[in-house]
Amino acid sequence: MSDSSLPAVGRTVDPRRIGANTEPVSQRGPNGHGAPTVFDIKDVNVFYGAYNAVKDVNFTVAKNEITALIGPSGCGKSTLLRSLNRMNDLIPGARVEGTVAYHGKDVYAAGVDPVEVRRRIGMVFQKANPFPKSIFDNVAYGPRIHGVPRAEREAIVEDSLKKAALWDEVKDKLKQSALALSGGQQQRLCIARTIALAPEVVLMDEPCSALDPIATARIEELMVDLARQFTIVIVTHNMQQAARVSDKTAFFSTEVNELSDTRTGVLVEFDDTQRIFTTPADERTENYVTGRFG
Ligand SMILES: Nc1ncnc2c1ncn2[C@@H]1O[C@H](COP(=O)(O)OP(=O)(O)OP(=O)(O)O)[C@@H](O)[C@H]1O
Repeated sequence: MSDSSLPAVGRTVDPRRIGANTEPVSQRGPNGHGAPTVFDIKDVNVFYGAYNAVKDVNFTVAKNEITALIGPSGCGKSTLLRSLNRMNDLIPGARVEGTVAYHGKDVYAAGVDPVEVRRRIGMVFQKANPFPKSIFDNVAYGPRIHGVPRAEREAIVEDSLKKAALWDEVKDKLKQSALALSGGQQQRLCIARTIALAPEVVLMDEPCSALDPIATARIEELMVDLARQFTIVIVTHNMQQAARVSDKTAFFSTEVNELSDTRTGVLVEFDDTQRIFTTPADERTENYVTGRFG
């Protein structure tokens, strides 16, 4: 997208500046109340061909908060997450209706460049997917293809690895293959690779589901730390994880269409995480979070 097509906000700076970015992190108030809105998701429907996978979703994502998307398998959490940075564009037949407003501008509007959307709104996947390259080259990859000179890339790599809490473990072996790292280290490397592009938002699709409890705890700590600087939306199967790390929770479920015998994901309830897990408004949420369903 051209610079004029999305509003300039937060750290939407040239990625080469990230290495020099030592500005203090944003204020993260108690549960982030009063934080500016980053996403305003209005009446969003996502289709795969004729199949309506997620229906009529409305919620907002506030800056420097962690928003968790939870719900039973197949309720469309990943589908909805991918709609926030146009990753669904890469799936043949996928289509989004409604509005995904990012700082007031629809990411699906004509003239918006999906590559720039994905730079500002980065994504970390369920399974760590480092490139078969060195640790350094994994993190430097994005800045390099965006034309950042090598000298500046070094500062970006160091800064990103520090922010991803991996620097101390890898600083003496940056030229070694990323594939030799443990699963948890590889996932932190993928987080470093994402933040090397200076996004404002980091989307995480079950980032701990392939990790052991110790590596999971490490990533959870990292998420809370990163939320001081980035806005995070996470899909998780792990309700305890949502309760531990997130400020807001969106609970999704499915509705059965008896005519077509298909299931469509719906957003049942969106609220402060504490409320979702203690005094939810909807019985379906209560049944899910208390383990009576799902
Ligand atoms: N590429 C695709 N093509 C067609 N249907 C898809 C595609 N991806 C997902 N779906 C369908 O869309 C629905 C929602 O899937 P999605 O993966 O978003 O759910 P989810 O809540 O993230 O599930 P899980 O927790 O199991 O990962 C499911 O019925 C799924 O089969």
